[in-house]
Amino acid sequence: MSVRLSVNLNKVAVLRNSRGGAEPDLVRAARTCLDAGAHGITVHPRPDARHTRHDDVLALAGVCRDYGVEFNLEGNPFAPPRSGYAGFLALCELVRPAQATLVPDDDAQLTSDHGFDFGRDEAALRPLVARLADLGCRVSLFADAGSDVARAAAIGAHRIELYTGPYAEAFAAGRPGTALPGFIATARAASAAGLGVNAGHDLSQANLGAFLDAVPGVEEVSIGHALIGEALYDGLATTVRRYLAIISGR
Ligand SMILES: CC(=O)[C@@H](O)[C@H](O)COP(=O)(O)O
Ligand SMILES: NCC(=O)COP(=O)(O)O
Repeated sequence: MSVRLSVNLNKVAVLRNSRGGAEPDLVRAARTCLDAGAHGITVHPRPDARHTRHDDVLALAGVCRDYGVEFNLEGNPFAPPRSGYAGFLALCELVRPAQATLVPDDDAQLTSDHGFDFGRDEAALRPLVARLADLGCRVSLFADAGSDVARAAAIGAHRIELYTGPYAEAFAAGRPGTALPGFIATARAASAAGLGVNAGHDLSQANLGAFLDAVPGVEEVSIGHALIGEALYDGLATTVRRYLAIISGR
C-alpha cells in the first residue's frame, strides 16, 4: 500500500489568528485538501492556542468524519489544561480522533523538536496510551531516529512517528546521507517490534521523495509548514496533488 498524506493545517490557523477573524477558514482548507485527494487532516493544538484551537479541533474532526478519512490529533499528553485548552487527553475523549500522536513538546518550543525518551517516559505513557486505545484511537508516539522504539511497542503504541527535522536539515545542507542511516535503522527496528511507521516534520516537495526511497515501511507522512508555504505559490489543491504524485507508488 502506498504512503498516505495527512495535511497539517496549523499554519493556516497561524495566518487566521494573526488578524483574529475567521479567514483563512480551516474547514474550507481541509475540504480543499481532501477534495484534492489528501488522505487525512492533522492538527497540533498547543496549550497557548497559537495555532489551531479547541473549536478548530471539533470542526475538523467533523469534516474528517463526513469525508470518512483519518483525523490525526497531535499533542503533548503531559501539558496541563488551561483556559481555552482542555488538554490533549480531554480533546481526544471529545472527538476520538482516528489517530492520536503524542509529542513531548512544551510551550517554550517554537515547534516540535524531539521525540520521547521511551525509557524515562515509559511509566507515564503506558496508562495514557491504554486510555487512548480504549477510546478507539490508533496511538502513535513521536520518536527520534536512534531511539529505543522497541520500548514504544512495549508501552502499547501502535505506531511511531519519526521526527524528520534532522533529516530535513541534513538534506538542506546537501548531506542527506548523514542522517538517513539512523532513520532506516529505526524504521526497521519499529517494524520488527510490530509498530507501524509514520514520519513528519519539515518534510517538503524537495526532500520527501528521497526520504521515502530510503526509509522502509513508512505508512503515513504528516506535512504542514512546507506544504502551506508552497501553496502560496501554486494553490492548495495543486500543492496537495504534487505531494500525492511524489508519494504515489512509493
Ligand atoms: C509533531 C510535529 O512535528 C508537528 O506537529 C509540528 O509540531 C507542527 O508544526 P507547527 O510547529 O508548525 O505547528
Ligand atoms: N507531524 C508533523 C506534522 O504534522 C507537520 O510538521 P511540519 O510539516 O509542519 O513541520
